[in-house]
Amino acid sequence: MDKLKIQASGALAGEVVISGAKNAALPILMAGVLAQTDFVVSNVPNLRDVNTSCELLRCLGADVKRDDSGEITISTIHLNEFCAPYELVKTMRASILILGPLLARYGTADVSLPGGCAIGARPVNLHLHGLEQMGAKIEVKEGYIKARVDGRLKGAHIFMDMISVGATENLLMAAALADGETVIENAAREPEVIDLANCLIAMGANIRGAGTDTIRIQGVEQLNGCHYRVMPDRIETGSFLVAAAVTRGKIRCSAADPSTLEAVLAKLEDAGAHISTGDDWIELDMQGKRPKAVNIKTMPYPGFPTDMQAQFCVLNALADGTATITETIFENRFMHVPELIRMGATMELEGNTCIIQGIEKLNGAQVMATDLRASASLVIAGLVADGITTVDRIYHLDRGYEHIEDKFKGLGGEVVRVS
Ligand SMILES: CC(=O)N[C@H]1[C@@H](OP(=O)(O)OP(=O)(O)OC[C@H]2O[C@@H](n3ccc(=O)[nH]c3=O)[C@H](O)[C@@H]2O)O[C@H](CO)[C@@H](O)[C@@H]1O
Ligand SMILES: C=C(OP(=O)(O)O)C(=O)O
Repeated sequence: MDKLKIQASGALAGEVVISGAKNAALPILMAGVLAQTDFVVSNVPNLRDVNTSCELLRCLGADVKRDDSGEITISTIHLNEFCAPYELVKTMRASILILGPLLARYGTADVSLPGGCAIGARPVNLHLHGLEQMGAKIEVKEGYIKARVDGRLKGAHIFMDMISVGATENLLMAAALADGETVIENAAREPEVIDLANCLIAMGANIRGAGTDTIRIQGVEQLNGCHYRVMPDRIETGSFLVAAAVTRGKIRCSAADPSTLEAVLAKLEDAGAHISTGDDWIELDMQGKRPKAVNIKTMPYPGFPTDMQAQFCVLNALADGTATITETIFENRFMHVPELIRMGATMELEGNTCIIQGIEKLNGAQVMATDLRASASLVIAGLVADGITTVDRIYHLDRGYEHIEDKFKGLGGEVVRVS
């Protein structure tokens, strides 16, 4: 099993090109099921989750072609299977996003129930309830969600009990082909929801309000393929910016979108970083200084993203001062904390809050990646730890970071993959 070996690397410097967003690419690939003609998606990152999505589409009978430039072409002409099997769903929870598109276009979908995962139970009740409101008959049997509808789904007025990115996306895709108007209230406002909506609009959907908490979808009878470019990955961007901040460096993230990172950039500025931005780039300069501690509370967008929480734990572990980090989205998203403590960090958990007393240096250690962003935080910690840090189980990282070791190397980070 591959591992990453990381050595203290000094201040990161240089430019890193940001990849397309995993969390936008996955729903957009699933939306391919809705298109009657060829659908071309570009700026798709080369990630394990993208491979899994392509495999899932192929196992439904879709033709999926992928080239080296990050372009994927999907044709549904031969799509004739409607089951997302456990073997694929268990490796990628986002597989649940095939449910809405399959049901809306073909009236039938069997999708393995995703299990809980390391960061929380992550139920899918909101996805199912919304589809039922649109007329679907759903039963959960033998570990599978079996959803059926006679004819088209019907537009519905859906109020979401909780803000859910995935449920908003699933319902948005289903509603795009439904009969009549669907209103999704208390919808997620994440940039990835907007990217999916823009893609659906380019396919011929009639959607208003994406990016606000009320989305209105007037269903259409048919959607066609289009050429769509996936937005930049805001979490990858944020992860490199934090790495630069803790190493007291200066980097530029290009092919990025600063407008999607306001909460993160504000916290980095509070930590003492000088930030400058252009349309598609962000520069961070610590001017050689140690970051200052910053308090964080994770919230749905436009609040501070849970997917950046682990990275800010490392920033605070090395900062001047004491900070608290409160996680409000997932009930078990602090598994990096015991690993960081093994590297010498002074941090303590009280319920959903982590209290962190910053110190000057961490010590390299053998640590274990437990989930995607926890893994990223351990790599960042390794860059400022004395000695060697070995991060095990990096298949988590490969789910969400493209060529991570090469990108760090390009910034002067000593990160090496060993088999
Ligand atoms: C592929 C993808 O885009 N993943 C992102 C997506 O995950 P995902 O879409 O799974 O996250 P949700 O926004 O749905 O989850 C938010 C909260 O709602 C709960 N919930 C969700 C659905 C449901 O039916 N019932 C329910 O109770 C979840 O357990 C969680 O506590 O948004 C999360 C929150 O920003 C991010 O951390 C993930 O990186
Ligand atoms: C939690 C994440 O992803 P997923 O929803 O795919 O598990 C993430 O991207 O940090």
